[in-house]
Amino acid sequence: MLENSPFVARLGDATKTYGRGPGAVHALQGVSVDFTAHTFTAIMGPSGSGKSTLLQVAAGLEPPSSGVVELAGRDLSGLSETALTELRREHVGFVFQSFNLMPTLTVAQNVELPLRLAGRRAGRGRVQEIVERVGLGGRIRHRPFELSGGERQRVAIARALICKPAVTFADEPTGALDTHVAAEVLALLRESVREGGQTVVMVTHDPVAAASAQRVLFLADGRLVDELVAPTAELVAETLTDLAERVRACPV
Ligand SMILES: Nc1ncnc2c1ncn2[C@@H]1O[C@H](COP(=O)(O)OP(=O)(O)OP(=O)(O)O)[C@@H](O)[C@H]1O
Repeated sequence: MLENSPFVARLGDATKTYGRGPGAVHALQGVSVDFTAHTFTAIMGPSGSGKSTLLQVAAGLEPPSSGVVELAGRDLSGLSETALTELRREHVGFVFQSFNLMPTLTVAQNVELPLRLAGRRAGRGRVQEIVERVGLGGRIRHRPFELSGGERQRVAIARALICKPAVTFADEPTGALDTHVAAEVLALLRESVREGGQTVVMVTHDPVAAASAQRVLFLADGRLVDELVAPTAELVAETLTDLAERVRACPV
């Protein structure tokens, strides 16, 4: 146990290889990164650079091929599948581009689902409170097909936050949304860090979305190659262009 670790998630020299032999894909090649409590980090990089893999490994959904992964103060190596599932259920929230809501459940039931799966009930008013926080108080009994894309994503964020996870991993959470709705979803994620004390790690292709974060990490060919603190959309876009030129000039 690493109870006093300031990091809610950490990778130490982590690698991830899919497949074997000449066809093997080295999706992560020695990535070391710390995600400190109450921070919002964006991860960017070209298609296939390993962003989703980094998220999956950091979230304990995929084991690394080598290296160390710590989550919520625990070293994941040697944890049984059951212990890992419990750790994720207790400490990790997920938000995906495709929302992943249960179509037959109402907004309230979707939001409460992670607690029910963990054998817990939401305290009185807790579901209402969190649904209101994401601006859907009037939609609590609606089902996903009755909601817009942005509203569905807000349900997904409420569902990720209800367990007060140590860290929320978001994979392209605004990828399917138009600019205006994406801005609302990003504001919600930022607020969850600033006021809710959450930690968010978000993969995105969008420099504007990345500029919502406090820090942007850039991946190329499975390696962390750059970092921006207090990013602006312009700086993020410039860094991405430089990165593409560097990769073209000197493929890693
Ligand atoms: N389950 C898998 N089996 C085999 N190869 C995989 C698997 N998952 C990912 N890869 C490969 O690993 C590399 C990194 O993939 P990853 O999805 O992490 O990239 P990404 O940066 O998220 O890409 P994108 O922006 O296109 O979503 C790619 O070459 C991909 O084809």
